[in-house]
Amino acid sequence: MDGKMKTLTQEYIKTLLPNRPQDSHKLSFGHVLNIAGSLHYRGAAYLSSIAAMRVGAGYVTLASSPGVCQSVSTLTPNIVMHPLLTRPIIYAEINPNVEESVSIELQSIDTESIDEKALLQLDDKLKQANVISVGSGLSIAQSKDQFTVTMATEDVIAEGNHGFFFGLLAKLHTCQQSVIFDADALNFISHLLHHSKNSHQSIPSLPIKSIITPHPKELARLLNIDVNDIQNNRAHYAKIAAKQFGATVVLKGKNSIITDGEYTLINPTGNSALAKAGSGDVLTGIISGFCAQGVSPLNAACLGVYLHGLTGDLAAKELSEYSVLASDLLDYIPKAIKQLLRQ
Ligand SMILES: NC(=O)C1=CN([C@@H]2O[C@H](COP(=O)(O)OP(=O)(O)OC[C@H]3O[C@@H](n4cnc5c(N)ncnc54)[C@H](O)[C@@H]3O)[C@@H](O)[C@H]2O)[C@@H](O)CC1
Ligand SMILES: Nc1ncnc2c1ncn2[C@@H]1O[C@H](COP(=O)(O)OP(=O)(O)O)[C@@H](O)[C@H]1O
Repeated sequence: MDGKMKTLTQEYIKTLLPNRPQDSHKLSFGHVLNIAGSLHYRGAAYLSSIAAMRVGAGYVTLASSPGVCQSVSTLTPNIVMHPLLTRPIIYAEINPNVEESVSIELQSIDTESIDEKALLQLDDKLKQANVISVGSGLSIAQSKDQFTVTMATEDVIAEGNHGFFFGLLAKLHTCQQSVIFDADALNFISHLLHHSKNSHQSIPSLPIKSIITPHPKELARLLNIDVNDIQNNRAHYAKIAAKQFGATVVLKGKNSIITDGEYTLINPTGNSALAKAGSGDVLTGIISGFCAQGVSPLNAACLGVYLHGLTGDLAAKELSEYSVLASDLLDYIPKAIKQLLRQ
């Protein structure tokens, strides 16, 4: 590949598919540690974990709150669960009908926010995994709509998974494996860079083999510019982000852009069937599954984006662009891989 922007072709993509030696076992095909899911976004943890296995990863561990792990394990027996410590929130409720001296009742509610102590639970897993994906559905703050009354503890609720994520970023900083940052991991980084009280402090740089997978709004948040500017000059801003974050960038949307700052590719596959909640979580799983099998970050991003789009094309042919669900994509991944292999 030279330095100009090229359109991905099926012939080229086929050459990126990792081998499947017969003299192998599950760990020959890699171990994904997927840090994903939250109270509101359990599906994202499921979709990203299963997609990684569907493209050939040998082992996927899902690290999340016990509630998310429980939900995902009822949906599939294929994922290994690593429930993380959460912190219940104590909040005070004022009963306006009762005199103030007796009106405060302490209650606890489980928002499934991950405790910073859970970072210790990840040490071994971070060593065992050969790729880490973080952020799909990992809500950075728990929304307040679940709480009838919140008062002194508002800060705690707004803080959500921030403390955990900040500690995780510091741990990942020296990580040699591929690390994929998706969705709320990106929103968290944007928050730290542009909105946090401590935004003057530098955040740890991303690991050396990072992939970031923003949709246009997420990239707009990361670069702190308007989303229309991004859409009017997608390749330019994707390259700026690649250089700024030292990462391979997948700028999602129709004709996704993939760039490491030097090489820039544009994807021809996919259709409006993919414009459905959860399809980005499937993409994250696909890319992490290929990284697990030893594919380099740039090649895994190209292969993943092309295959994800092809999966959407095959699914739409049978189900229509209207009716494809993100979970349907999981069933069409094998058909897309077979098409690549036939070619
Ligand atoms: N089943 C699940 O559990 C799901 C969980 N999800 C999780 O939900 C969390 C929030 O993600 P969201 O992306 O919904 O919320 P965001 O607030 O990050 O993004 C939504 C905003 O981005 C804009 N946007 C998105 N794609 C765009 C495009 N191609 N061009 C221009 N603007 C665009 C939208 O207009 C909207 O304003 C993430 O953690 C994500 O992983 C979602 O993936 C949906 C499914
Ligand atoms: N109209 C479209 N044509 C092609 N691909 C699309 C289209 N709409 C969405 N996609 C793809 O679907 C995925 C959507 O991801 P994302 O925006 O993160 O959604 P979610 O967070 O709901 O999963 C991306 O890979 C994007 O490129």
